[in-house]
Amino acid sequence: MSRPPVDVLIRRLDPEVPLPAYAHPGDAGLDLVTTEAAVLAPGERTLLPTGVSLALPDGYAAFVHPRSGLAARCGLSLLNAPGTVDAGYRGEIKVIVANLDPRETVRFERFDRIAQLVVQQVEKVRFHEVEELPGSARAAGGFGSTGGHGTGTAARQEDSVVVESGLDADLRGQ
Ligand SMILES: O=c1ccn([C@H]2C[C@H](O)[C@@H](COP(=O)(O)OP(=O)(O)OP(=O)(O)O)O2)c(=O)[nH]1
Repeated sequence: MSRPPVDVLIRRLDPEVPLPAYAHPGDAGLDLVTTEAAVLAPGERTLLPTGVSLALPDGYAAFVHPRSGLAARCGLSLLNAPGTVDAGYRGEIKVIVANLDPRETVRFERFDRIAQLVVQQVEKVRFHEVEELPGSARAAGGFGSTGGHGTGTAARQEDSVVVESGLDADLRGQ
């Protein structure tokens, strides 16, 4: 059973801007548009206004995520992805876009969809300082400790079972 939506106060800073909306019922992100047209040369970045500000309930935050279509088609990235909109922030939501395509210019018209906003509950923590942390299987391993970007078979060889060479290649997608 789905939970009821969270009520959020929103203010239009541009009278014509469409309110952020879910494109489909099951979507996590609400589409954000730019209220300004923009032209981004390869390697260029800029801060685009969305024409809306929010008052999120305490205990929530909104995260400005990239849109995969713009990333795949145009090389568009959000430099600080995901951007964090704090519950107490009452200013205009803005989006830091960057054109990472090495050759093509990216153009936006007013009200083009540039990003998506995901609203989530966030926990507050209370730290308890200790001299030693409890052990774990990963311990301090990180930053590639399980191998490169392959399946990790080389790093975990001692754990693996012997398979026929053809099957092994299949498992590796070769
Ligand atoms: O993509 C983003 C990221 C942030 N913000 C707004 C909402 C957020 O609450 C505020 C501050 O963001 P953040 O904490 O990331 O910025 P900062 O560089 O740490 O600045 P500050 O010192 O104001 O916290 O800016 C946006 O509109 N878009």
